[in-house]
Amino acid sequence: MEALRIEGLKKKFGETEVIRELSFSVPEHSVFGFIGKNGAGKTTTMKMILGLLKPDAGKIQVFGESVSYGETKTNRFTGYLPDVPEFYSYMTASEYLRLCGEIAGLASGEIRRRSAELLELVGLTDNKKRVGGYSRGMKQRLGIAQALLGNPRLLICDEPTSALDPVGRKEILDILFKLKGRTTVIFSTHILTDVERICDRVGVLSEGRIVLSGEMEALKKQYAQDKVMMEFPKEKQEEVLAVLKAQHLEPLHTEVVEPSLEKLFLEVI
Ligand SMILES: Nc1ncnc2c1ncn2[C@@H]1O[C@H](COP(=O)(O)OP(=O)(O)OP(=O)(O)O)[C@@H](O)[C@H]1O
Repeated sequence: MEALRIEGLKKKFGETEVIRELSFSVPEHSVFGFIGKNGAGKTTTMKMILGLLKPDAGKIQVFGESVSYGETKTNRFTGYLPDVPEFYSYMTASEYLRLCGEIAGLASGEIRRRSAELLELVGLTDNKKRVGGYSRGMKQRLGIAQALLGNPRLLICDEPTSALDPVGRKEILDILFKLKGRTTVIFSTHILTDVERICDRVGVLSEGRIVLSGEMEALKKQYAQDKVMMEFPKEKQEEVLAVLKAQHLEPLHTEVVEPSLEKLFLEVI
């Protein structure tokens, strides 16, 4: 089943056509990376999926039901983490989840059970701090817990990792990865390494259209080159080259690869 289908979506702000002719779909249970540079129209698209912004043209369906602007019927399927989630700073995480659960009309036993599960999922169990003292990463994690409170089939996250350091990003990606197979996840980003880590499908938004989309593995194969990369420790390099030479195997290209700064940072932290 399709979690989301968008067809011929258009949106202008004044004279600026932000979304020109947007069509794509997201199968249920996938983790979909919605990629686009700053200002590409990712948030605008997400707001239209949530019925918070009126499209000029086009059709949006969530689990087969049409989204209408101003109506939140289809949002019963959906959890949403905005790019900058707002909280009451004087509350603790569990107080905040209780409030959200009460507003959503959940029974108090259900709120207690779901909150405990979700705080565990996002690594905030036993955190007695008030949200005002949280780091950005902790706020994003609490935001994910809140978005999942109603057990949505579709979780939409707007740039959940963009403002975080590599450790905070990894924590968020690990949480989203754990949802794989249970909840369909759409997350927008311009950080391609994040997409590579957890997404099985992608859509690249540019000039108001999807310019590349599909399954990650299929795309990689389609654009793959016939190339093999092997890693050896530095002290083994001469040995490896000697073996290759003895076998009359000449590499087309040899390069000493420096570790990425991100890898180094994660290792030392
Ligand atoms: N309410 C609005 N009125 C006028 N212009 C808007 C409005 N909302 C968004 N825009 C413009 O539409 C374009 C797309 O914005 P949007 O926030 O959807 O992009 P984005 O891909 O989410 O970018 P970012 O990564 O910076 O959040 C931008 O040029 C933005 O300035």
